[in-house]
Amino acid sequence: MMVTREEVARALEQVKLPASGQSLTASGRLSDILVSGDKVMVAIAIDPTEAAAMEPVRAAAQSAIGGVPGVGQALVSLTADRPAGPVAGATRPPPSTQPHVAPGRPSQPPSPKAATIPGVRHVIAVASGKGGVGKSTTACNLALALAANGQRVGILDADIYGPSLPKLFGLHGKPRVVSGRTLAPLEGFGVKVMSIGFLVEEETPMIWRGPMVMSAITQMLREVAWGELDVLVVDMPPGTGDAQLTMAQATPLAGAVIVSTPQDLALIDARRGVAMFRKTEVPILGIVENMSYFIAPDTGNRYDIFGHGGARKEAARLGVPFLGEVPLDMALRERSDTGRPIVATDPSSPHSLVYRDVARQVWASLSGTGDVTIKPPPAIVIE
Ligand SMILES: Nc1ncnc2c1ncn2[C@@H]1O[C@H](COP(=O)(O)OP(=O)(O)OP(=O)(O)O)[C@@H](O)[C@H]1O
Repeated sequence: MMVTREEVARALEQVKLPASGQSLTASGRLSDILVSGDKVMVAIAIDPTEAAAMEPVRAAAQSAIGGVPGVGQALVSLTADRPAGPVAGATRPPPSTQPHVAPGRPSQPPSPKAATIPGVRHVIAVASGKGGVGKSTTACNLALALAANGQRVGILDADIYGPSLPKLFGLHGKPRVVSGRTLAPLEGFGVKVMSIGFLVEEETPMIWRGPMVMSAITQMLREVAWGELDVLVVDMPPGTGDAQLTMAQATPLAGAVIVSTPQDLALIDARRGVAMFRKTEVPILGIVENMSYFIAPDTGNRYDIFGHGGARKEAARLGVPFLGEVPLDMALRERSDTGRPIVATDPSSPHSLVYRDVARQVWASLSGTGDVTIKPPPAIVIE
């Protein structure tokens, strides 16, 4: 049975705001109602100070939607336009769980605005100023390389306009509901994976409005049973606009990896990416140059198609670490496009070794030791 937005809006008329007695539908606080198959998602705009008071309204809205015939799963979130303080009831972890930054590395702590995620030691963003530079390919292979180096790793597809992780990991199917609203991530090559692509049918047009974007991403960060992770890699949406800035602020990021191709235009955008994270006080873990050069498979000749080396110079200019160069390679592309990421399926290839080296540097920055066998601290318990 097809669920319509009108039916959902009617159900929400029955939910009243505690202060005014006004119905949620009439309150002007509702985002667009997104219906995808039997799933319904909606966000309620709140002031950060109302979080605790509005939680019962959120719960009531969710059960009202759950009662609409044909609804299999209802996801209702509270969103604040401006980033709120740590969520009600959450406590900050002890200092030992904060990322340490190696000497000579950026030394800013993560933005204090976003609450940490229970069980997850470090959240890092993989970002690019410009689309199509290989950000998702890098995020996927970096996550696999961190896992190959011994870390427990998850990856979240925050590129909700063009989710690519299902394809890159060759994963299909729906995440299992573990309890209440909490979903189990899927698993690919030993890495836990969550993507909006698992929740929304591929042919569903992705019409997201501001608050919906944040609520979908917040849910994927916080209402997924990630378990104990050393690193959660977030594949950010490309670009450096307001949406990306808000996301960087709302996510408890320990650092960011910027991906760029060597062309001047991409580098200008990469510079914007660095500036964006600096603005939000997120340390830059470094820049990766993707599609750096091309080795012709027949002759072995090397071609610097896009003028290789630009990202290394740019990193030096910006005073951030340069993490490595990944060549343009047909096998890498073919494997990515068929769900067989190179680090997992050809671990001794030169590309995989580059990703392993990038992962080693990233972990060294996060842990402050470079010791890949470092033991995680005891689990952080958040009520
Ligand atoms: N080093 C490489 N060699 C060959 N092909 C590559 C390389 N890196 C990425 N690609 C290919 O380039 C295309 C774009 O890569 P990807 O989706 O990772 O980019 P993106 O920056 O995440 O893009 P978007 O902005 O669309 O999310 C993909 O088909 C991918 O397989």
